[in-house]
Amino acid sequence: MPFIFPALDKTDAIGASQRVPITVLTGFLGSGKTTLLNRLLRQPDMHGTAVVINEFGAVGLDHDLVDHTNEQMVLLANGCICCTVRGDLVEAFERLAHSPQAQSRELRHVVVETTGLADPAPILHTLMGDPRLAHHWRLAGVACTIDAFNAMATLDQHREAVKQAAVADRLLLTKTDLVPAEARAPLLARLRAINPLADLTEGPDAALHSLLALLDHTSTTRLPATRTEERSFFFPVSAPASGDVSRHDDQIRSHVIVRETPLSREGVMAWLDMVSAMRGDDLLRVKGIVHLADDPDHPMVIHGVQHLFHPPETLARWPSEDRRTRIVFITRNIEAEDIEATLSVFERRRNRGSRPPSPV
Ligand SMILES: Nc1nc2c(ncn2[C@@H]2O[C@H](COP(=O)(O)OP(=O)(O)OP(=O)(O)O)[C@@H](O)[C@H]2O)c(=O)[nH]1
Repeated sequence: MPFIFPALDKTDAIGASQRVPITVLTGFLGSGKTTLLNRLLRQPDMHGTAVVINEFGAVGLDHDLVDHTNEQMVLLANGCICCTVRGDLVEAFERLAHSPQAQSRELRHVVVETTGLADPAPILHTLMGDPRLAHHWRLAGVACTIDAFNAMATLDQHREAVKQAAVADRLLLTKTDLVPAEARAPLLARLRAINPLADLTEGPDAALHSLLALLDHTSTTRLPATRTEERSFFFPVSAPASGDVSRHDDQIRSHVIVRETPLSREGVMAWLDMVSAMRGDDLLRVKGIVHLADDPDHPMVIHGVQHLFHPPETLARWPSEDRRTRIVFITRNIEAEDIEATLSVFERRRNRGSRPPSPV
């Protein structure tokens, strides 16, 4: 059942219009939240928008804006604020309320990006119900990205993914370029069954329009022609240390592989091919920035979601001083250390020109 949000903006007598609206962007691991947010922030007239990246847990996936502290607030060039939260959401909003942008009423909207594994209900309860937030903030709506390629399997296997779709006001189907329209019909029917009331859009442009509508920016913003995505902002990876492991539940783990020395492009690609072919079902998410021996100034960005590995991207420059290879894995039923060991063995064997190791 979808949540029915109280119509705070219309009926609340105590100055609801002065409270800053919050839009929650949820969606399973790798479903395209960050891609959409990057695009959103490149739209004209986005000044006064704050993005709060909600990163509970030890492994940060989505911020390489500046050096990493536990909580940070960064003013972007276009006037947007970006804030990473790893602890108390209420505290983060209290801090945001005291920012110069909020104090001067320049802050017009906040978008909260949840972690892909998060059950959104506790976050929504906090945003809707915590008395410490009621004075400054109001929940405007929830958007959920759905990966057209992976969603059927994800919905089968992850309660959180079903909950994310169920609570959304807007379901944003992404990666429609990878799945022909007729093949999407079963997924659409399933989403309709989970959440019959949500507004459902297909494709990245429609998703952007839909998100803009939630932000009330539709009247002032026109979409530019489609262009190559620049992954400049929320970017992997804050890596506490190689071997850092955090458990979301009994089966799901996150792990960061860190390498100080540059890696061979062929070696990394072959290793990823092997791991995804053998263990793709249990490889919920892979996200990384790789220092390549053959192109040390241009890091390679890798994104994998279950069996699907997106074509690697090459960045024009390193996003920070940290030039180590950092790869985040979120896995189910795989000992994270085994993946790391496989890379090591794979590297060694490739260096010796022998066959790759057997799968993890
Ligand atoms: N082909 C295609 N790829 C997409 C689309 N949207 C996102 N991607 C790719 O999917 C991968 C994951 O996208 P992200 O935006 O990082 O996904 P996310 O939901 O933020 O991921 P988490 O932070 O791990 O939850 C990246 O390689 C994106 O380029 C799309 O519409 N089509």
